[in-house]
Order: sequence, then structure tokens, then C-alpha cells
Amino acid sequence: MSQEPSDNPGEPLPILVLNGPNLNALGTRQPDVYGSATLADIVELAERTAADLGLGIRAAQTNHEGQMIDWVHEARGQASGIVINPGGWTHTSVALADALVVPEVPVVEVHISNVAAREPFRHFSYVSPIASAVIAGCGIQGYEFAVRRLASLISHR
Ligand SMILES: O=C1C[C@@](O)(C(=O)O)C[C@@H](O)[C@@H]1O
Repeated sequence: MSQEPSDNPGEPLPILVLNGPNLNALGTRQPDVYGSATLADIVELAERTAADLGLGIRAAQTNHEGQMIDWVHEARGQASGIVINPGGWTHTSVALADALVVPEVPVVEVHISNVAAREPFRHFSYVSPIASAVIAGCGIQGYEFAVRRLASLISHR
């Protein structure tokens, strides 16, 4: 994902919508847990929600932790906030949590499923302590809520 300096000076910086490992398989991955919507549906919903609020998004998904960390670093000065579903890294990655404070923008953590109602290893998140908000168990609508919450946080900065 290239991160060019803002093309339109004066325009609000975009919101970064980041999805971690295995979320590219949404639609076919455990539909009983994650539903039938795809990653493309999520991006479309986030785009539409942001557009309603006069904002743009940049969306990206990766299965590679170093790539995700690089994108988070590149958000510094290039994005107004981050919506992130860290997938399994939620429960394992000190490195991703450390990276997410680098851009100094609000972060909203999203989980499609209600992680608190699942296996005990999903109850702990390295990301939640640095997130401005955590949304779980709302299905893909959680991304809409996350974009709306970020827009309100950004407008108050
Ligand atoms: O990959 C995922 C998806 C998830 O973040 C969710 O969106 O519900 C929950 C995580 O525990 C899991 O590893």
C-alpha cells in the first residue's frame, strides 16, 4: 500500500481501515462465526460510511505481521485515524500494539465476532489498552460504528 503525501492539501486525511490475518477469507471462513459477508463488503461499507461523513478511507489487508506494522508506521502524518481488526494478532502481538501508538492518531479495534464469548485465549487483547474504542460482536456493522466513532474523535482533536 503506497502512502503518498496528501494529494489534496486542506482535505481531511483518510481513515486507514486495516484487516489482519485470515480476514481475506471472510465469506467462506467459519460463516457460523463470522457470517457470509466478504472483505470487499467490509471495505464498501467503510467507504460508504466515511463518504457520508465527508471522509475518505484507505483499506488494506495482510497476512504478514511485518507488513501490517510497516503500514501502521506509514500512517503517521498520512491518516487521521485507524480502524483495525488485528485478527489473531490481537491476542499475540506486542509488536503490533507497540506500532499502533507510533502514528499518534486514534485507533478503534474491531472484531466481527464477540471475542468475549469465545475461547479464553480470545479474551485478552494486546491492542485494547491503546485503543480509543473496542467494538466486538456486531458483525461487519462494527466497521461502520468504528468509522463513525473515529470521525467523531477526529473532529474533536
Ligand atoms: O481472526 C480473528 C477474527 C476476530 O478478530 C474477529 O473479527 O472476530 C477475532 C479473532 O479472535 C480471530 O483470530
